[in-house]
Amino acid sequence: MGPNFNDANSLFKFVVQDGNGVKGLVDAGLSKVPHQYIQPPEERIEKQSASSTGLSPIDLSKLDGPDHDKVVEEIIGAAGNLGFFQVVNHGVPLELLESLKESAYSFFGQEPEKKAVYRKGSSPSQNVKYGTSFVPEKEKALEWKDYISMVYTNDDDALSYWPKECREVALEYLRTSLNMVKKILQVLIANLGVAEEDSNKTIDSLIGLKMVNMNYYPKCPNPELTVGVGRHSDLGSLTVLLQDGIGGLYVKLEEDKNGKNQGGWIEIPPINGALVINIGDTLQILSNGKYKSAEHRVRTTSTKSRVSIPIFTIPKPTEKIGPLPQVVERNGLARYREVVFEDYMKNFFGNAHDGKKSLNFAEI
Ligand SMILES: O=C(O)CCC(=O)C(=O)O
Ligand SMILES: [Fe+2]
Repeated sequence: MGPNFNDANSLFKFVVQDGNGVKGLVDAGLSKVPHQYIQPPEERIEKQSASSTGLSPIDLSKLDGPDHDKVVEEIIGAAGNLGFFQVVNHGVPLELLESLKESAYSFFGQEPEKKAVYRKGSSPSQNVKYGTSFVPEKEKALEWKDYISMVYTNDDDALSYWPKECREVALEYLRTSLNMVKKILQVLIANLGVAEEDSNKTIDSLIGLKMVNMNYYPKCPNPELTVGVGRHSDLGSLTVLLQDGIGGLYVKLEEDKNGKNQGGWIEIPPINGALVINIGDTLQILSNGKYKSAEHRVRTTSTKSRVSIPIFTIPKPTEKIGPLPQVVERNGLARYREVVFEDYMKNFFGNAHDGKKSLNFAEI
């Protein structure tokens, strides 16, 4: 037995509008997923179908030592191939990573009314939003995920308006991660030919907007029919992601010209103490396609809930983003046009996840 949703609207109202989320459904004792969550066969995720990455994490502390050049090569290689890599010795304290996961559980573990306060339209701050799935109004099938999203403007705002269950840790996570993000971006943009004296300005424009999310994927009675997050690429420059030990994050291999990689999926395995870094659309555009904004997705499981905590670094809405002239000069042809980032964002958040289609908006 479980809750009964007699018509299509009652489920949508319960989960989305009333803010009960997927967690509310599961807590009500659901024994099979409602049809609104059933993905078409081509979007379902088979656990066995992915291989694990043999790639070892990159040791960022070595950027400051004799192995500097080797680490630079590793970062550039990963950004240009898979678009995903993991890092250790990243400067974000390991105890903080544990506190972050705990604080995600304390936020999502609250009564629905406490979370629903942060629903769009009722949230005390425009910068804080609790929701479920990605764009529920537009999706053919909903994603099995609840989230809280916190946009950073300044410390005072964050400490006043971000949920108290997670505000301090999320802020410290952002602060310590940004140092690392800047170091990685420095490596990536130097390799694109940006002169050292212009480097800080370029980095600032790439990380003008910062957002910390906490994703909660409740356990699911039918993981074979659902997705936690559907196929997508991230919008911004770099994403930093903390995942717990459950696993289920998959990245798509690009099909290469020789047809060698058939576009299979590989899992980014959980590594205790590591952080996942991935390239977003902005860096793919800026680099004229040299760096890959990788398509990725998340599986659900029937045994345990999963949490993940991404930081998205994104240009400010007023920023203009296009391929760097230095890179176009080398390539001979610009693959993307210059876009005002606000327009790019509107298109991104106005459509359901659909692989790398978001990039079409800037493609020439
Ligand atoms: O949960 C994850 O591991 C990834 C989540 C994700 O891709 C996202 O929030 O953009
Ligand atoms: Fe993502």
